[in-house]
Amino acid sequence: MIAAWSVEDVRAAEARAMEPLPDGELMDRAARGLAKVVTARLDDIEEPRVVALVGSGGNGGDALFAMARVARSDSDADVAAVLVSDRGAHKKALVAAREAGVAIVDLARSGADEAHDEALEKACALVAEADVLIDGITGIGGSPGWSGSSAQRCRALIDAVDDEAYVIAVDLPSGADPAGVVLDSEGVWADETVTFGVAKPVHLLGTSARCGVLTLVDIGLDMTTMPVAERLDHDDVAQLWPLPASDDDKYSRGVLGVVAGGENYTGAAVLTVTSAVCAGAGMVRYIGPPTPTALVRSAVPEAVCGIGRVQAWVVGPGLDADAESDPDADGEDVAQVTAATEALDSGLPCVVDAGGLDLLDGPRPRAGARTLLTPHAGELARLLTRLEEREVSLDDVRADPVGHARRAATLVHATVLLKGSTTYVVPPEITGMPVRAVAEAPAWLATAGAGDVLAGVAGVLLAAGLDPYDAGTLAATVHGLAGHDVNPGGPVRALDVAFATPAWSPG
Ligand SMILES: NC(=O)C1=CN([C@@H]2O[C@H](COP(=O)(O)OP(=O)(O)OC[C@H]3O[C@@H](n4cnc5c(N)ncnc54)[C@H](O)[C@@H]3O)[C@@H](O)[C@H]2O)[C@@H](O)CC1
Ligand SMILES: [K+]
Repeated sequence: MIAAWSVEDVRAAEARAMEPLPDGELMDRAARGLAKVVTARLDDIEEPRVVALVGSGGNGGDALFAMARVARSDSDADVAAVLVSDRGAHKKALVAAREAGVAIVDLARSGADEAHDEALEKACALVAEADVLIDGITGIGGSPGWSGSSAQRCRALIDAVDDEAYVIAVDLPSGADPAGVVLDSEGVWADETVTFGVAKPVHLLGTSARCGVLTLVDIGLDMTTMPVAERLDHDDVAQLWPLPASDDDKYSRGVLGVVAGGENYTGAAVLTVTSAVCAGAGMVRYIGPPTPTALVRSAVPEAVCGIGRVQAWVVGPGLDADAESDPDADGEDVAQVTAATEALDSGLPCVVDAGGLDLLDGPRPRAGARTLLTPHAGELARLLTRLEEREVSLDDVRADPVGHARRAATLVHATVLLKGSTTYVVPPEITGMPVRAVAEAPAWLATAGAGDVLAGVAGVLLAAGLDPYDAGTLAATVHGLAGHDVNPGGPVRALDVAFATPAWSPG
């Protein structure tokens, strides 16, 4: 498990760590770790050129101290640092860099415009030649995008970076939101990010793609608060996945009821039931109208059709929730919606997906009922619009996915699994538990039916006794990994993902 703490908590932990230490020790630890990563990278490059972009704060200090170490190493590197801020750079670090022979280019505006433009042009040419580019403009003190007097300089310098250069971000990619909330800000996209002490939200949330490979350098921070975000790794999957005991039977392992796929969306029934069977349900019961029932019978002979005792429900994939209020609706469709409503009214654990979300008008009635909502951004916008009785748009949700998921979680007393390129599993605020972020899924997994498969996997885990928080994270993680494995780098179909799930589930 990798955990991330808020910027405030990181700063507090740094202050605690610094107290007994000699001045500058913490930054020295950070710079030492960063220099080690940089020099290791230089091993295979002949006469390597390293250029650091340096801001005025601690992040630039890390970069300069590290460049001093690289210049002194036996790497044979040509090392330069470009100071981007009008406020100069960390004084001691700048002295150390100069003394070690790092070439310093100061872009602080000190005279005529032409002189400044010429200096910037030269700096851009230097940057364009870099084999390794060190981004030390801003760290946790940065705000999203470029701002202030250095904005135009930063923009030009980053534009000049060669596509072949290896970009190492110091602590985090400058311009990215340290809190991981603002997703599409201008700034650096790194191949690798070297962070200090602990990860920050930017490394795990929707900004994670721009961090590249994450490398953690230990500087001796002792965290005393809860993390704000987490990501599972393969070991967590193995550890959390429920395994059958020798005295288990199909009932004790968990029977999952699936109310999905009406006469219109028959595929949702087959996909959800198939994925539940593949993910290791003790038994799956399917409830739906005749056409999808016949398809399920022939495609998934392991499933049982019709109402009976279950330990958890999946309600909603491909469900036509309007059938109950439509006078022309088929009686079988109406009966399916009635079954869906009864499942939601029960106290049993429930995955609520797609059409099932349209049946929610507030918290599930039984207190403590374990509930996992699995909307995509559009479904979440519709749900919030209805529950909050005010317009919430798709763009609103996209601009702050975690915040909106949190609102729905609080309104429905449920954990919300918000599907997307980064999937978020967001428990209600009151739990104080971190947001879980899952970014395993390849973009190819954005395909019809993939959500039905995910709902089936999550349902199996609820039926086996996991809480919605673990069930949702585990399901999304395994779903993403299976989505990759069925055809690495290429298109996938949802049914194949369902069949690939068992390869991942036991760890
Ligand atoms: N405090 C400590 O104990 C340690 C700090 N460390 C480093 O120090 C960093 C934090 O240092 P600071 O608090 O000085 O902050 P930063 O160095 O992250 O950035 C602050 C500077 O960037 C400018 N800035 C902010 N947003 C900008 C934007 N959008 N565009 C252009 N300029 C912008 C600010 O005006 C300010 O001068 C960490 O990320 C880490 O790299 C590490 O050395 C570990 C120890
Ligand atoms: K940085």
